[in-house]
Amino acid sequence: MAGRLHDPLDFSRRADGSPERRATRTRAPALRTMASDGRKVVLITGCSSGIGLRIAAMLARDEKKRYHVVATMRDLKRKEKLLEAVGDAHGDTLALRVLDVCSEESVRQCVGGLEDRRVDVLINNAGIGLLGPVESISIEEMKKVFETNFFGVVRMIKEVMPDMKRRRSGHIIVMSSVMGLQGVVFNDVYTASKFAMEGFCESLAVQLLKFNVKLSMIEPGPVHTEFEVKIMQDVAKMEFPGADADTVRYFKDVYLPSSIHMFEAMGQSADDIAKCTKKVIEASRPRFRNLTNTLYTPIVAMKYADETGGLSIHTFYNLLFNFGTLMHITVSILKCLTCRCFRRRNISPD
Ligand SMILES: NC(=O)C1=CN([C@@H]2O[C@H](COP(=O)(O)OP(=O)(O)OC[C@H]3O[C@@H](n4cnc5c(N)ncnc54)[C@H](OP(=O)(O)O)[C@@H]3O)[C@@H](O)[C@H]2O)C=CC1
Ligand SMILES: CC1=C(/C=C/C(C)=C/C=C/C(C)=C/C=O)C(C)(C)CCC1
Repeated sequence: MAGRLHDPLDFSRRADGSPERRATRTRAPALRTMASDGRKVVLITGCSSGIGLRIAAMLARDEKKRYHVVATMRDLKRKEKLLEAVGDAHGDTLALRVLDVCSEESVRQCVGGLEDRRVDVLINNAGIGLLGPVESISIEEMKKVFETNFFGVVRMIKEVMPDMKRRRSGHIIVMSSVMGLQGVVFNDVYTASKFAMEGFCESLAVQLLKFNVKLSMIEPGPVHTEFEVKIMQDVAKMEFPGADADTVRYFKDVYLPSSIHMFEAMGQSADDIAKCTKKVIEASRPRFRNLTNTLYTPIVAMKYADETGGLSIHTFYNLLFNFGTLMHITVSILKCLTCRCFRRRNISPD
């Protein structure tokens, strides 16, 4: 399969900044930028799996060939799934680059290696999860989540934004989460990292408007990707040091089954999120906030309906601890309340 695909090292320059590699077999044209051929350069972080992979594949396969996708990942050995998803139909629309959002050097080298450093659309997708009682999680583990989900995005924005401001054009997209808007029990640290991102971007968006640079948040609920698998693998290994027996019981016997149910009942596919993201990129006036799952609209709305915060906290408490068995009914009610026959304004995938 891989033999039929275009050469993933076939860029105008390599990730380490050295001149492009000359291959003897048929090659796709070198990556050009919007300046030379009118296509938008879209740089995406975290393309080895999940949402980033699906966005990269969808944009690279755009029928009108409107994008040059710079799909980045921290380990290029993980490129095969992406190359398979793209196929060989659009060999000149995809380039692969190494990029670790936790390394300033890696970010600098990747962006510095692009023609004119040009990025028209930056999609900050790379992220990691963390689940469990706070007592059991070390400060080091928490810092790693912030290093990736918050500082990783800040690093990317700091590298790309000055050029966008100078050009008076560009679009920055951040893969946030419903957990960037509403806290979810036992997701304290992950939620905090996404809230931090929402606050950062909400502030920055105002300044960027002055420079004609757009900023949009995508806020998915549960999505079936490796994220879910990795989190469950981490949980299986957890020994819960420092947490009391009641807390561990609430986590394992109450939260986890409810959360699994939520994933089953409300989960979207990575392709759904890619479609929503493409819509946001292509909108003439893109929205700042974009919930991808209308089932979450009432959950987020509760927060704004009661400024004391009590409504959200008590509703979540009741759903989890008092009406656990009614969770199925609750999801059905949410599905009914947010069904398309009542609601039309959303960015659902189709
Ligand atoms: N799945 C879900 O339910 C939801 C996910 N999100 C968000 O969507 C985004 C994508 O997650 P999803 O596709 O689901 O999860 P995946 O685990 O499938 O993908 C995450 C990607 O991020 C990459 N990554 C992690 N750390 C780094 C790093 N330091 N530098 C570069 N890349 C890195 C991973 O690369 P590697 O292969 O090297 O580990 C992987 O490619 C995340 O920001 C997540 O928070 C938001 C809402 C819901
Ligand atoms: C809504 C809700 C729940 C679970 C929500 C979950 C599990 C959301 C997952 C979101 C993800 C994975 C976001 C990633 O960024 C509970 C607490 C079970 C009960 C109360 C209502």
